[in-house]
Amino acid sequence: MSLFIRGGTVVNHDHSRRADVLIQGESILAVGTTIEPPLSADIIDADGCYVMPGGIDPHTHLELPFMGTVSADDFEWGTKAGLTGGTTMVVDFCIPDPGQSMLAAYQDWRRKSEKAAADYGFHMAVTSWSKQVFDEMETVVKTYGINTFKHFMAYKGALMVDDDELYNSFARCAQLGAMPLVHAENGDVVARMQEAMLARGIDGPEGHAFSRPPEVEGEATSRAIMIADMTGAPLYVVHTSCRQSHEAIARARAAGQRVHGEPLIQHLLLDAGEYRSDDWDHAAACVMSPPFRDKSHQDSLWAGLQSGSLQVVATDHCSFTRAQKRLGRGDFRKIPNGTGGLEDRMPLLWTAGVGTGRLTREEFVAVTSANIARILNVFPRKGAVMAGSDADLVVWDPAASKTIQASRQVSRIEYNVFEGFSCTGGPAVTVSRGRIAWRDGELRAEAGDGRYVERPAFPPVHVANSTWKAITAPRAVARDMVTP
Ligand SMILES: NC(=O)NCCC(=O)O
Ligand SMILES: [Zn+2]
Ligand SMILES: [Zn+2]
Repeated sequence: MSLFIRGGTVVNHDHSRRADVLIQGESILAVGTTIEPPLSADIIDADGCYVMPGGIDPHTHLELPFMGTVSADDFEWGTKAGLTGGTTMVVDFCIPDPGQSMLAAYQDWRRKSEKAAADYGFHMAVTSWSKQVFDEMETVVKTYGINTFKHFMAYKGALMVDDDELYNSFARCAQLGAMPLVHAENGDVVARMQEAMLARGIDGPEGHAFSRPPEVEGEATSRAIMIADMTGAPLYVVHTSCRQSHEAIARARAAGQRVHGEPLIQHLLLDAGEYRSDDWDHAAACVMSPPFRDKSHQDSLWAGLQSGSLQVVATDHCSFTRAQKRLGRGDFRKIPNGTGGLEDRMPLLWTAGVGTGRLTREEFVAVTSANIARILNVFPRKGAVMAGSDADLVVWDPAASKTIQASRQVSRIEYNVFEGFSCTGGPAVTVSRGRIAWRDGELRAEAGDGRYVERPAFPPVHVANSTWKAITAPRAVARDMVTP
């Protein structure tokens, strides 16, 4: 089957040009101005539109067992929500219970993800340390095609790992050519702050934000960066939400370290004022970690995207229904942490980024697909509109307008933290591996259309890091031992 996208402007992360796109089967066959489409090709008229790589959301939690419940959007509805908003691939976190085999957790996630409607991959979480974990990490990279390992520095008593475990795991990542990821918050301090808030009688959602100030995130980010440096590993900091964390990443990059930062669309647009709402359900809907910050932090995050010190915009899509959020009535520590965003990330970022001149169109592509495709070692198969790439793309209508309304969303929950936001610019057609997955309001993708994407280890970064480490490694001083 072939598709011919005619008359649009192709936007990649490094350049834009007027060009047609011919898709044959699941791949892009040609991009250019002189292509003759086969007679049998379905034609999509992209006049006045941009043709961009489909979005990649590298941070989702679909059907995640977490905080005594399970996140509401599963792989089918999470990926369908993504396709509706122009996202054609998600990377979800496979999270073993502490002590559980990574291999067993991987099988669980493969089973859950069979119903994905768009392509997907996994990061593997390291939730404890042992000889078994050390050994299994190799299988995860070499057999399962997972080149990223996530570490929670928060969620004490559940998923949190300590510095010794971080050191062991980062060093193992460096050996395997894998990338460590961190959720950077000082979990010990958070636990003490939570007790302090409850002792003051603060048990509502605002207590969640008060107990996780930006300093707690900034310290953990700096610590993870230091440990990555000692072990020779690169580092990717998920949900970078504040100036302190961004500055730690920018400093490390200026010092030559390979460190990446990922703000979420939520932290770019929503602020801590939400927790002051007198509607408990609304404030609880916004409970996620790290929490929304005061507005001053948003300028820092936007500046990071503009200057390149932050590289990726994700969602951390982890949705819970109102009833699930109410598990935390009377004790904010029990409100399941997480918000949605998969359907809205691309239109919101376009509106608030490209629409305001904070981002160019090419930078938009960089931070929604190309950069993460490179970091995850799937570029240019993903993240590019190029001959040979997977035919995952979005025909983007800059004039499309939409007001976000939970009552019309694909996600299974009954509210949306972006309710009422107006977007200008959005997908007219989303193409997922050569098939029209969404077009003009009609979702065509079906459960099971998605494929698992393997991501091989990325030796070039590690060869560079280990070469430099070997050259600069401490050496013993040779001394002549003089016998008295
Ligand atoms: N972010 C959040 O609040 N929930 C999902 C789990 C995590 O990423 O920490
Ligand atoms: Zn997290
Ligand atoms: Zn997350």
